Amino acid sequence: MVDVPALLVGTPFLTDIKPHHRRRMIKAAIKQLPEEIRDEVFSLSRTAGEYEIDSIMGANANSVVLGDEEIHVGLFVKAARINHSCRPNAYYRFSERRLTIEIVSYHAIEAGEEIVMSYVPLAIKHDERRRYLKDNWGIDCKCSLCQASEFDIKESETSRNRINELRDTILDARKERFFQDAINIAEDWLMISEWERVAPLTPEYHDILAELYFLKGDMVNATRYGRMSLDGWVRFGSVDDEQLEKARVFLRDLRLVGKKRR
Ligand SMILES: C[S@@+](CC[C@H](N)C(=O)[O-])C[C@H]1O[C@@H](n2cnc3c(N)ncnc32)[C@H](O)[C@@H]1O
Repeated sequence: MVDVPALLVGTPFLTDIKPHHRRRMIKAAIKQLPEEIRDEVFSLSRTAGEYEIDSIMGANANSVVLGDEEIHVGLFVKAARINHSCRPNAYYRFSERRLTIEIVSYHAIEAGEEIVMSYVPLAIKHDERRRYLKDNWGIDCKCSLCQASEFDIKESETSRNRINELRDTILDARKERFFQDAINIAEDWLMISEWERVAPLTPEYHDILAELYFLKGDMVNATRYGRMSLDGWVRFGSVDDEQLEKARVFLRDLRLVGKKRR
């Protein structure tokens, strides 16, 4: 799903302008929107009156980075309807070139399945995630994971810790030039990640394997995984996706190395 911002506001405007001026100016901007979008924006509010604008922006806006790391707050009315889950099936990313937000699913979404994304970095622990959601969004998270049994929550924490440990072990093995060990560990890393339904995205995993096979001197598998990675990033595709470009460059460099060897 691709969504365009109804509003895009620089953070200095939110922090430096007196609240009543800020609210007045944002309200004036909303009123200039086409009627259909304006109605959708106002329907995001849970209060009326003076704090209506705070309620709309506070519970629905997304942070996006523009230019030289300049943080803006964007109000995307379709994306604003997506709830948080600690076990998401989608994530959002911002395309600076198109000024759009893209909601990308991690895997095929079943008919009737709710699309959910994480408002919090997933690498942090369950309690920290809940605290972050409470402090920053005022949410007592009711996602499927937070409502699962204590046993399931613990099991999920153990899997996520294991995923982080395995990732570090892969990097250590690569540094020590134990490339085959790193490749074997990467398989476990993907298996547990798929089970837990968290990152790595499949092309991320293919990137790592392509590089490890390249370092091992196995050009056939390096190319194979390099192609899978490129294919994956094209499917996840975005016009300004750095990873897609990296996968292209990797394959181009592999071809150059191959030519030199011949
Ligand atoms: C960006 S909106 C999401 C869409 C909203 N539920 C709607 O119907 O328009 C964020 C608000 O949704 C609710 N919400 C989203 N995810 C939640 C979750 N995991 N647990 C409880 N409330 C959640 C909270 O009220 C939060 O302020």
